[in-house]
Amino acid sequence: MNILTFRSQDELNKAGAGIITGLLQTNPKACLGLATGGTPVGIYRELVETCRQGLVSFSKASAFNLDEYVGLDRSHPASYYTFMQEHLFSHVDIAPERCHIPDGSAPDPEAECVRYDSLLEEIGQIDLQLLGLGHNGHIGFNEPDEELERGTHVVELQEQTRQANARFFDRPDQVPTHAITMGVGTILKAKTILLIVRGRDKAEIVKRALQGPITTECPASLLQTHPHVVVLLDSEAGSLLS
Ligand SMILES: O=P(O)(O)OC[C@H]1O[C@](O)(CO)[C@@H](O)[C@@H]1O
Repeated sequence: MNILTFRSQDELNKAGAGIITGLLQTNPKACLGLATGGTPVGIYRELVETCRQGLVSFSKASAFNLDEYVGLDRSHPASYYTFMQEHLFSHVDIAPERCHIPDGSAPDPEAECVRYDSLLEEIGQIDLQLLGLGHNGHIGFNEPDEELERGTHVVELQEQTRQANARFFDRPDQVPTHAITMGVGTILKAKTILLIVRGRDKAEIVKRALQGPITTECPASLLQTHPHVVVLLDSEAGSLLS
């Protein structure tokens, strides 16, 4: 595990975007696993700028997002579909038909999970999986549990997760109770994993995830078993690491 700590958000964003840009320059057809939430926004901003300058192209790349809320239509302002359009997809030259996000409004969410997994199976392996970290150690929306699922599945969100994400909704009770998420098996199958964490409020969980016991009660701790993980932290998120 390669852990890098940055003093400024700007340096962290440039480093994260640089890793993704470097991959696309050597492998223009790369399959990117993408994340939402507050954490990757600055990295997407850098990528949009790099693409605008003509220094990178997404035209041959494909993308698979980690997760989506169950019950939200794509057009909902807090859907992860909308998030990705606003922060990345509509600003770069990626082909819309190669941008994949679970459909949270599918009438049968379980069938949607099967559909998403079959798409993932077709591509075989994600080249680079971008991840944020939940306060409870979740990656994607894989919440702590006695057992974790390998493939895409419907998950009930923990109260802590719903509260943390309430900032993206008008009212806390509007945060959906369930989500569709890629499973940890798919995440861990990625060639390279790029974990980004910011802020003092994540310092304890960063310590548990990166230096604590490997346990399904902290899903991110499973990343310790992966051979190619790069972790980019701001100094506050990394403040408790030994
Ligand atoms: O970046 P945030 O908003 O702190 O969220 C942490 C992680 O949890 C999620 O909300 C769930 O996937 C991700 O979008 C994010 O990477």
